[in-house]
Amino acid sequence: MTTRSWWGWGNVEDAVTPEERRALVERVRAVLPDADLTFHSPPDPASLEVPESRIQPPGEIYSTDPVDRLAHARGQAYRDVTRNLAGDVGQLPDAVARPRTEQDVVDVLDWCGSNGVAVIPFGGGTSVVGGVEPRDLDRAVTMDLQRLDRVLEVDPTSRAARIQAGVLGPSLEAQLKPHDLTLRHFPQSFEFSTLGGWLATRAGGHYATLYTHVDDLTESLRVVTPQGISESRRLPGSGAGPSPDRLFLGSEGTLGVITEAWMRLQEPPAHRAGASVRFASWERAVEATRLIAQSGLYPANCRLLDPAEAFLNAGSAQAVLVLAFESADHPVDVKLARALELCGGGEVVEGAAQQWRKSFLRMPYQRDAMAQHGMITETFETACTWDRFPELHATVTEAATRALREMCGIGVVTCRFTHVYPDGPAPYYGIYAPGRWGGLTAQWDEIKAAVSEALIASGGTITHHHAVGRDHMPWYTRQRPDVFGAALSGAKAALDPQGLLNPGVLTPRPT
Ligand SMILES: Cc1cc2nc3c(=O)[nH]c(=O)nc-3n(C[C@H](O)[C@H](O)[C@H](O)COP(=O)(O)OP(=O)(O)OC[C@H]3O[C@@H](n4cnc5c(N)ncnc54)[C@H](O)[C@@H]3O)c2cc1C
Repeated sequence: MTTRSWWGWGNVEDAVTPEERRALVERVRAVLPDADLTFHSPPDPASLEVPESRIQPPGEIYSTDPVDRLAHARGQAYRDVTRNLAGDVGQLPDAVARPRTEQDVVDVLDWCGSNGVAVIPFGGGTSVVGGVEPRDLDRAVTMDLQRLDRVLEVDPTSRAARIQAGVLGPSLEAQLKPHDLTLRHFPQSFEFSTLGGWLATRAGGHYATLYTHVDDLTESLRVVTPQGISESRRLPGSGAGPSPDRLFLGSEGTLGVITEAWMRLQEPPAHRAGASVRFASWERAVEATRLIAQSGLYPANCRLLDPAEAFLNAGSAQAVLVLAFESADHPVDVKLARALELCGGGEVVEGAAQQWRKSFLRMPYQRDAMAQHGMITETFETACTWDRFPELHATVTEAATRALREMCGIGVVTCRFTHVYPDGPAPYYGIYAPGRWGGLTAQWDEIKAAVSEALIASGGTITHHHAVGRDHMPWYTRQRPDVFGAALSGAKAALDPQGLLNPGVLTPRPT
């Protein structure tokens, strides 16, 4: 039996151990000897002043319990954690609804529509962009979908399954295992996020190439909207006009509640091969990664770590490329050998991949532990074409370094590629800086605004796989074409004429 942390990532039982914490603090002290690393405990949630619920919804699927509402008030970004640590309660949903059936979902939308109450669909609540926060809402119900958690049907011939949207990653995979099939979608937040959340945010899985975005694994969707149910046909492909699924994928709870999806499955991999390659120069490492991305080899892992990221998380002072291939059908050693040829000049190193994997799984817990010591440790991510990458990287690194100097005096910026495409990488940046206890959220917000400006100015996207939410809205509205924005508002008006669903996300709220 495990207990979810109310203020930070994951399970209380899996939080950093005292030894792990000591080692982290020592490592930071070695680099930042002047940082104030005083430890701060999270407040007792029972001691926090929680505003009264303003609504009285009907039936046993609703809860107005203060701790329940607190646990559904925000996501899992660094700024969510720092606000929780500071005891800053902010705005809470007035109730949490936990539908057991699709009819319950319809009933919640009906009741909220009749009473003018906003509805925020909630999967695992791992949003890092303010996607589940009832910010600036008069009254709101958060609809927690985790009771809709079954694999309902498996079609082994087409290798697909009909799955309820509220299922968490581990339960989904456990239900597919007896069929010897897997969705093979593993975002870093896999353990605590849901199928519906992945679909609504167009999540990116762990794999670097090919079928890693949940979009490509989706065969059809069933969505409850305030205007009725939309269910698309199960088809392997279709040229019949714009795709209904593409309208709802990435709609972030603003157009309807995804209740079920038919998802494309795969057999678990049986053949694997991997290696890590160290490069003396970052530019050479980027070039080798581009060649592999364009080679048609499609590695499962192709994670390039810059020297700072490699130093912190893979035990190397030089850039490291972690490569892996896998297949359910055929050996992959030949592919790995060809990829290594494309790394000409790089040196194969032992142990980096294992160390990277270990660090990767602990990162969210360590981020929160360091926040307790007043450190700013957060990430942001983007994607751009290869021709633009050198300039984007220089501009973003410069903007981040300047913002860190101004806000914290000092700090470190790291970069890795999470995904690579034939036409460009998805760079993922890490920020490590000593913050000021009491001002961590405001400091991070300034840094985030500076790097977001740099991303948009350099032709990148405001997000590659973290979604838009409320936090990215100022930059998203500049990134998407204006006429597309108008079309999206039109779709919103047609499906959700009262503007009940997740107001303030993706389309501006009517003034
Ligand atoms: C430590 C950490 C690591 C992460 N790693 C990754 C990663 O590797 N890849 C990645 O893509 N993201 C990652 N994320 C971000 C986050 O996990 C994803 O956005 C994820 O898809 C959210 O799923 P969720 O079930 O938690 O959804 P929530 O956070 O509950 O909701 C996210 C959005 O989807 C909407 N929504 C949720 N369920 C439904 C539904 N059934 N119908 C309609 N709308 C719905 C919500 O209203 C909200 O707008 C990470 C986050 C953290 C904190």
